[in-house]
Amino acid sequence: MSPIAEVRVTPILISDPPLLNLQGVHQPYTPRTIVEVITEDGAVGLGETYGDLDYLRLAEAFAPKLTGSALTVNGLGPRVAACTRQVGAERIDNTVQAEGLRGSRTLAKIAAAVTSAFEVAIFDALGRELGVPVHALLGGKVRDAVEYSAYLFYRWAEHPEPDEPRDGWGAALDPAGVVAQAKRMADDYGFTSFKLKGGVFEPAQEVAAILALHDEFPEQPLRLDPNGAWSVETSLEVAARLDGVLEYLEDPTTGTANMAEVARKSALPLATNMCVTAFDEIPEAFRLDAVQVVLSDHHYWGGLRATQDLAAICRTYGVGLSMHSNTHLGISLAAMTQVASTVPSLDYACDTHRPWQTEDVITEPHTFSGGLVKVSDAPGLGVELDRDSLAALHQRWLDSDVRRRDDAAAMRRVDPAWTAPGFPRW
Ligand SMILES: O=C([O-])[C@@H](O)[C@@H](O)[C@H](O)[C@@H](O)C(=O)[O-]
Ligand SMILES: [Mg+2]
Repeated sequence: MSPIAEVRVTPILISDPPLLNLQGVHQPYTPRTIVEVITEDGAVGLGETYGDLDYLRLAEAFAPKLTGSALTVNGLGPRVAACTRQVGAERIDNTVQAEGLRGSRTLAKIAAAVTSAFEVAIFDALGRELGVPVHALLGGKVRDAVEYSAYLFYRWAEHPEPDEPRDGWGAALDPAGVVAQAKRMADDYGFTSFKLKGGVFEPAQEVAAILALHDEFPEQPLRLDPNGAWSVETSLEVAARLDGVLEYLEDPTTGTANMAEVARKSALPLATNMCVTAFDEIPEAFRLDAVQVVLSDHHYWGGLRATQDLAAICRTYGVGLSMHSNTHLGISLAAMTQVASTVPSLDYACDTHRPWQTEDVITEPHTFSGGLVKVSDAPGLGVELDRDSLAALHQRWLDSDVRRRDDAAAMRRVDPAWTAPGFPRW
């Protein structure tokens, strides 16, 4: 194995459809960061993570420190975290509201998300040098394909400006629209479980959408995720209404104490990618039995091995494990699939936004068949960088002033009075 000769960090802007959530609506373009770790022998390892400026600046600050290092992932997290002071990231707003859809924001969480891209890129480079897939470096796969769930969104047909990206999916703003979207997801990708992003309309309308999905797909697992929008009382009403219909209810309410109260009074399992998104949030949440399913996400938790650590902790405490997704491209999907293939206790279909993306930076974007993505046995992650596409998406970043995802600002273009709602919205 040769040492690292060069590290490249490239910010890009990718087009994104007008998907609605509690905070507002997705912007026409959203940032991602692409990492390349190049070894002296010429292997190129790829990683992908959030592209908001705080993440990008930290990745840029850390990248040169890797040059000359061995291809090792041990100790990476603290080395990245040590750079946070250098980029002045202490000024960030640590509140729940600041991050909106993923619980409270901390410097450590930003560092973990940046670490994940370098860890994945190092594993990819290592796999290419050794001629083995990443899953082999993680102990080996226990399945040949990973199941994903259709990620349904209320959405507009188009962004407000005529020259902004369009995707032909059409609007989904009521139960019939959600069912039509689900049918197309099932037809095009073969998904057999469905998650609806909620927190957009009054709970009664979102309950109606889930019941309409249940009528259409009576045997299929369903999930609803309002990103913590509801009070404890509202959460309990929805949970009672959807008991026996949902496989789990995701983040109905905000905060571990509120989740614990809902969990205590309801039979429905609660899942989260908001109140447990870092290791130091686990003890209290598990002690209170606030969540029955944790959504792993290698970006949140600091990488692929951290995801395996999380799986071991969940297994120990009898807590289920699923997988969260945010807007992402094929490098992240490859990494998600590799790690998911190694975790025996990953019992739920994983979330993915990937069907919503019309662009990618890999030469052969993944295909879903029967809702499954095949686990690659090719060296590393098994994907190749599309350099023309990377260059074009980077040029878009250079030409634009979008430097972070801001769903509330995107909503204000249509509704100037909009502010991200306080808790609880309902
Ligand atoms: O893309 C979105 O609008 C989602 O709401 C995303 O940002 C969340 O992080 C996520 O998918 C979730 O499960 O909460
Ligand atoms: Mg969620």
